[in-house]
Amino acid sequence: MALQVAVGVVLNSRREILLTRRAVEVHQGGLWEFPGGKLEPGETVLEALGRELREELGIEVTKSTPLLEVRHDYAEGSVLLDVHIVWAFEGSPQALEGQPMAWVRQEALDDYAFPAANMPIIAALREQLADSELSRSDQGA
Ligand SMILES: Nc1nc2c([nH]c(=O)n2[C@H]2C[C@H](O)[C@@H](COP(=O)(O)OP(=O)(O)OP(=O)(O)O)O2)c(=O)[nH]1
Ligand SMILES: [Mg+2]
Repeated sequence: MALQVAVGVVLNSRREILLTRRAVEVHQGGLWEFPGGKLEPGETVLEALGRELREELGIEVTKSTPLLEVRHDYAEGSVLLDVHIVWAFEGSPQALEGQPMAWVRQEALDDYAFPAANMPIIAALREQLADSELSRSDQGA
């Protein structure tokens, strides 16, 4: 069975994207990721997302929408990444686990090395951001 992982694409008011870097010694270590982590027994994806972002960044998610689910088979095992865009949150994200952290413009995502499973996430995110920019400009925002 695939390891279920809740993943958050956290956006700030400038539509920059929060990246953190995985510790070198862990699976897919040294690569950049979207914050998140494994579901605990009995937890829903949204509960896990809220808990992981609280633990890793000290923020409370206040608005999120599902983006996509990605299944990827690594040599070490399969993961199912359930990815949500976090449009709003309370608090100011801090790297509470000492991980490097960066706010990155969508155009600059190509400058960061991600795990292989993340390629479809980035494609879907770019589409979603383009759509939401269109609807914002329709509303005169
Ligand atoms: N959080 C996150 N995990 C990802 C991404 N891309 C990707 O392949 N993964 C994989 C790497 C890991 O195999 C798995 C996440 O597991 P993890 O061990 O980091 O989860 P966790 O935060 O609960 O870790 P821990 O409490 O055990 O330290 O998902 C991503 O963008 N974000
Ligand atoms: Mg994690």
